[in-house]
Amino acid sequence: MAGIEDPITVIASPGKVLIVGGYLVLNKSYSGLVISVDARVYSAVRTISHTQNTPTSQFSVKVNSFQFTDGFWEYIVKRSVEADGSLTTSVVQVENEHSTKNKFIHTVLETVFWIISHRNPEEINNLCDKSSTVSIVLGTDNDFYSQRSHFDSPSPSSQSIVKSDSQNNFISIEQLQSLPRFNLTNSTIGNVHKTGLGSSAALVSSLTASLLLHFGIVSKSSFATFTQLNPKAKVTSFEKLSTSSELAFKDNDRNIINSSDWHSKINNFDLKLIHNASQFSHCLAQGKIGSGFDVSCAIYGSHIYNRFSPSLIQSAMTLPNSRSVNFVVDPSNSKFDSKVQKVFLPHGLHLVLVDINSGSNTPSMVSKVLAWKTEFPDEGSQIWESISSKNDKVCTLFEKLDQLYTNNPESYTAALDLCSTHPAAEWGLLVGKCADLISIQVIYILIEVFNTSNEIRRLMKRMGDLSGVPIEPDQQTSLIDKCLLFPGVVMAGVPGAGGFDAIYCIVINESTRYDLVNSYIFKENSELTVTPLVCEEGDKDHDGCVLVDTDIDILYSHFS
Ligand SMILES: Nc1ncnc2c1ncn2[C@@H]1O[C@H](COP(=O)(O)OP(=O)(O)O)[C@@H](O)[C@H]1O
Ligand SMILES: C[C@@](O)(CCOP(=O)(O)OP(=O)(O)O)CC(=O)O
Repeated sequence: MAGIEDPITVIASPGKVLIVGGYLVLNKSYSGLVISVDARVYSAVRTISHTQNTPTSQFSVKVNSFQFTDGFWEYIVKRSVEADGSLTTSVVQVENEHSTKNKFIHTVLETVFWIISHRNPEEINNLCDKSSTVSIVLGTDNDFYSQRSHFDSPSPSSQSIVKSDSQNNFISIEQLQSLPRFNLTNSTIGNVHKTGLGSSAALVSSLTASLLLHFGIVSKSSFATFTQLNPKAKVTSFEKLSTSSELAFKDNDRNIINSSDWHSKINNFDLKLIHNASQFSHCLAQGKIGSGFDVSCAIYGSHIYNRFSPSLIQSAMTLPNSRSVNFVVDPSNSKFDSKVQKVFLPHGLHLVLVDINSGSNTPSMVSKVLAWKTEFPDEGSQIWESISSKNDKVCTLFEKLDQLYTNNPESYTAALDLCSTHPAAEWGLLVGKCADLISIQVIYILIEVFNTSNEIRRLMKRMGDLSGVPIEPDQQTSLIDKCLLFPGVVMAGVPGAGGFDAIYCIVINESTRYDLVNSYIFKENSELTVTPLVCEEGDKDHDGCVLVDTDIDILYSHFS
């Protein structure tokens, strides 16, 4: 009989956009600059205990990702005792004729219950004794998936009756915003059209975090708290981390945003445990070791990232068990050596994302680029070194902009306002209109960002041509070039691995964002089907994984 209900725990993790560092970030010596967005995957967990049942040595887990037609999975977690007397678990899917596999969810459950059996075995005993059911509901923000089908041909079961502009098939931000939150996809997970925000990394990270928090392995105070579900929700508290859960700060060679909260957060043991466990589960589930920038972003938000040494995870992936996994994910394991240097988009700059309704196969692009680099090591290294120095320059220029804003917000804002109404090619002429040195410096730095990012694009496209990979396909090039002529656009390019997934723009002021997405560039594009995404860069105070401290009826209504 169902009885005592535990409180519900909800953690949300953001999607990502790698604006600088595609391919290079696979190598530990090169950095990537990843920006998190305010579109998130939410994992809600609650435990239902069956107090009158006879104690058993297992409990069940039910996962409902209700936006998909095949989004339901059930597992049994079995408890056993190792030869050394320690407790361990195994997770077995309960299969029926309709069930599908979800490697990411299954792997997270295995990893997390190994961590719980190691760190708090009593919790596992408790779940078994009460024959508990751990019920999980997943909610994914609409931007992770193309919403075109809801406009093009609304089916009777579709939740939307809004039509796209019949003349050009353009869908506006306002139309997208009119869709219900956590819109049903009317699709299986396998067939859904992804927009490239990194759904699996956000899922793995939020699920790992919510389970570890729900079962008391990590503490609430390690998270920023999100008190409203609606877009533009504001954080009201970021509790200071307890000294016991902090590591000594490491020296970093770059100037990081100087917030002691952020230092604490990056070095916080709880978040490190969540990070390491999520990276491990993500690699194991996808059967390969990527750079991990997406998982890192899903936890820490926007930052400059250097990857961890893959050998550590590689060895534990061969025969994962409680012992090997707990060793790998331990926050004090110095071999888990990825680096996170917190940065944000400079003040007044905003992210615009546009989905290209096509999609690319990242793993095959990666293997071709790496094969080319192995075959032509001299030319490959030369191009990578060149790209890397320009990537680093963009990071440094961002930091300089933020410094100038801190020094003199008025002059900084005046310069941005001036540039926002002119295309970058005219910014040099605006210097004469500046009232002070700070404004002039800001304009020169914006010009440098614009030029440097274009040089990166040129080199990335060349690398694509040399390796036979469409890193920046010609159709994207013409779209990006048009964006770069638009007033107030500072950067534009293909994020991550490139290809036909999406383009990003960094623009000055919210008004440019609005004007650009509603401009002729996207409305009258005949070569590609382009759709803007609603999401923006994550808010500074809560751009990583967040504890959602409010009731979310849409999610709660899907608990079994
Ligand atoms: N909301 C979700 N609910 C359930 N599973 C999900 C969800 N989002 C992602 N996944 C899992 O992640 C897989 C997609 O991973 P992948 O193809 O690597 O895409 P991405 O690049 O978006 O991470 C899905 O097949 C599914 O197993
Ligand atoms: C090539 C890469 O450096 C970046 C790929 O970035 P994307 O953002 O394109 O990733 P997907 O979500 O897998 O499509 C590979 C890596 O870093 O793992």
